[in-house]
Amino acid sequence: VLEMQLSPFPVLLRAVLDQLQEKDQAKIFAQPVNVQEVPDYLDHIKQPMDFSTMRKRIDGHEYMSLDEFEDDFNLVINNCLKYNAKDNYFYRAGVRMRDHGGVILRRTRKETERIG
Ligand SMILES: CC(=O)c1c[nH]c2ccccc12
Repeated sequence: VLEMQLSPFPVLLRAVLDQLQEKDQAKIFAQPVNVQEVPDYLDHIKQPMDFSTMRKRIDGHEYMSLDEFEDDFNLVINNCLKYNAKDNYFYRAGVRMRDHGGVILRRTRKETERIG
């Protein structure tokens, strides 16, 4: 617990984000969806989110709790499941990331005090 108190919260969140990105070998969620390549994306998705944006928010100390971090993770997933058709490669990657992410985040909460 002392180790947790000494290391800043962002260190924990980067470790969680690294674990999530290990499950995204295809880098589907690594960067914002390119709206030049996908011109109708913003018609459907009002709050785009991706792992690089989440990393910037960690560095900017914008997450006050694990819940706030998880809210952005859920945005990444739910945007993907909303925009892509059910039989689509990206949709299925979203389902798998949702399931992997749930395990990672549950384990993290188990291992740490709810911070913030
Ligand atoms: C995460 C996601 O939905 C996408 C990630 N890359 C894409 C390319 C075209 C359409 C959607 C996507």
